[in-house]
Amino acid sequence: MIIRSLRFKMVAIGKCSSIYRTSPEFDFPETSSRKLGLSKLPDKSFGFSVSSSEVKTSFIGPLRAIEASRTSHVNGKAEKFQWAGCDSNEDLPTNDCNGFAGKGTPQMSTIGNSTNIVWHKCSVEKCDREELLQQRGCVIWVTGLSGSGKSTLACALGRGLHARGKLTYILDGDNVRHGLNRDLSFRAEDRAENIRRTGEVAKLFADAGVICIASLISPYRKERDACRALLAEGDFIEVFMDVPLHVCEARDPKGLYKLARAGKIKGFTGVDDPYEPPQTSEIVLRQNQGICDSPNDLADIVISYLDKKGYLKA
Ligand SMILES: Nc1ncnc2c1ncn2[C@@H]1O[C@H](COP(=O)(O)OS(=O)(=O)O)[C@@H](OP(=O)(O)O)[C@H]1O
Ligand SMILES: Nc1ncnc2c1ncn2[C@@H]1O[C@H](COP(=O)(O)OP(=O)(O)O)[C@@H](O)[C@H]1O
Repeated sequence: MIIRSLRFKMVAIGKCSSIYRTSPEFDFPETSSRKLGLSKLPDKSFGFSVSSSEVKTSFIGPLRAIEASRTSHVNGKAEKFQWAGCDSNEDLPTNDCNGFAGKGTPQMSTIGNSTNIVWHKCSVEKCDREELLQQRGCVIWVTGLSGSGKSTLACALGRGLHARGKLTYILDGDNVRHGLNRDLSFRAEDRAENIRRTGEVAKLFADAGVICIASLISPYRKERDACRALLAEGDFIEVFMDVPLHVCEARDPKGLYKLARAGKIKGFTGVDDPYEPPQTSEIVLRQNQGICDSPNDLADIVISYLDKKGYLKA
């Protein structure tokens, strides 16, 4: 036996099939995975009934990945990779299967001001996490004027989904500006950066399998659409709180409209700063004959949408 103390946990078979190493102790005397004698593995492994070919297929990927990463540590250079294949179970530095410029040469990218970077792909993927969570990761992007009910809806939605056993996380504009985006003002370029960063973080949450609820004014269509473009088709669900300015202003829970009208806040959205309403939102929530549904009723509309689109199961 050439592997010692290498323990695996099989978590799924099929589209997301993965065997994870659960023990950090391992020993790799030889590098060829063909020397592992995998075809001799029993058909019934770890309590799961699978064919040896299934085991072999999903077993070799992670092992090759471990080999590759070990090579990386030993040699310290990505160019030293001896790996030439590509399948969904590889843990490798690559943009994607086409990201290799040739055998063993990972393609370097320049993204913004980051030069010579290589995407590192892991064998545990979004679909594996979704399988664990029994839901599909996505972003619910709630946009609207200050006072339109974004935060209230986000909380109602978080509660409603939590009660159904779904994992959510809220990125509220006000809250994110307390930390990650504390360096940003309400000037146009800072609002754009606020939206961009929140969109990127929301994308990470969705990739983690979480139902991420982003609630921020996000007044510019171009930036909202750029956030949409970060996600796979259907995974960005825009919810427009279509509440007229006079209603928001009458609510004015923080007294900000009053300050803005008095000229004490400059560049307040809807008063002396623009808001570009969405034109093609997945969901529009508006008053019915001057009456607004309760936050829980509004949340139910969004939850029904998620259910219908299959986001509440893996
Ligand atoms: N000038 C100006 N315009 C609009 N809003 C202002 C402004 N200054 C402070 N606030 C408070 O900041 C909250 C909006 O932050 P966001 O990050 O959602 O705004 S944006 O998306 O960057 O436009 C917003 O919270 P909500 O009322 O929950 O929308 C306000 O409380
Ligand atoms: N569906 C609703 N019906 C009536 N009032 C609401 C509703 N949703 C929110 N509100 C009230 O409107 C005000 C603004 O809500 P909030 O969620 O803080 O808006 P935003 O986050 O868009 O600024 C609050 O006083 C809140 O209680």
